[in-house]
Amino acid sequence: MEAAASMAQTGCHREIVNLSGVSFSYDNQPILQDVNFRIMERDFVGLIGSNGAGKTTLLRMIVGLTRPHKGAVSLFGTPAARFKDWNLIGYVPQRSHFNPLFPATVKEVVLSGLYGRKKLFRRVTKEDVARCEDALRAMKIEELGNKRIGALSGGQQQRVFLARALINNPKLLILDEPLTGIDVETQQNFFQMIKHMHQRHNITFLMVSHDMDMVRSYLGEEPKGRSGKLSFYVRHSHDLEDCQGTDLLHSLRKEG
Ligand SMILES: Nc1ncnc2c1ncn2[C@@H]1O[C@H](COP(=O)(O)OP(=O)(O)OP(=O)(O)O)[C@@H](O)[C@H]1O
Repeated sequence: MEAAASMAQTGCHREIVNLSGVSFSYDNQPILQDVNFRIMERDFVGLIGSNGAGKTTLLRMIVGLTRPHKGAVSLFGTPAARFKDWNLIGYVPQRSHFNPLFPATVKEVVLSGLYGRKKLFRRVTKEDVARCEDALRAMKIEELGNKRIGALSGGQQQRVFLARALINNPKLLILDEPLTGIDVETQQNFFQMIKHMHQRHNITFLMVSHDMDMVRSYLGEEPKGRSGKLSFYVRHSHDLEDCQGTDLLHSLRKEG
């Protein structure tokens, strides 16, 4: 019995990210020095640090866009250089990196999340369309599907990018300052929504934020780890009996 319980626990507590002695410099200017941190399944990690502390650089390292100069990153137990299951990771970069004149509809933006790194222009299947609708429904923006992305408010755009990241049913969602540039009420709704996704669905979060009040309100007063100018605040959500079948899109489909 005890062994079974401990196995179930292990099953729900996979290591999702491991940063071991990670260092990185731009033009000989050290940005990250000897960062050590682990993210476990169903953690919600808030990454806090002053401007230029290296937060985005660290996220880019985790999503495989930048390699550490020293140390190692592993994802789902595999060294990042050999990791292939990128669909397990959803990444929403800072909104300021988005060109508002980009000529695409909401549906096209969300569907582009399926094409992955290979940027293959493949035919959109019925299943792709169903997934897109599920993701839009999860973000409560079904009615915006045919609108041009540039015509939406900041908060609506943020939901579209989250839907784009969700379309592959990721296990880890990485959000870079998702609350920046949207009004306080929309920020609160958005944060409420991702807290719900953390508590009720099997999604692990890594979120960069400058909003200390919001971070502390959910993740507690004290960081679990620090590294240079970076602090990691963590809250774990875990129901032993609820290890499976809690994926957001999956449960939407069951309900539908
Ligand atoms: N491509 C680049 N070439 C040279 N320096 C860079 C490059 N990208 C970032 N930097 C520098 O590296 C440092 C860390 O940048 P990074 O974007 O990771 O910080 P951040 O903590 O995310 O900051 P912010 O809160 O302002 O978004 C900054 O000083 C930045 O100017």
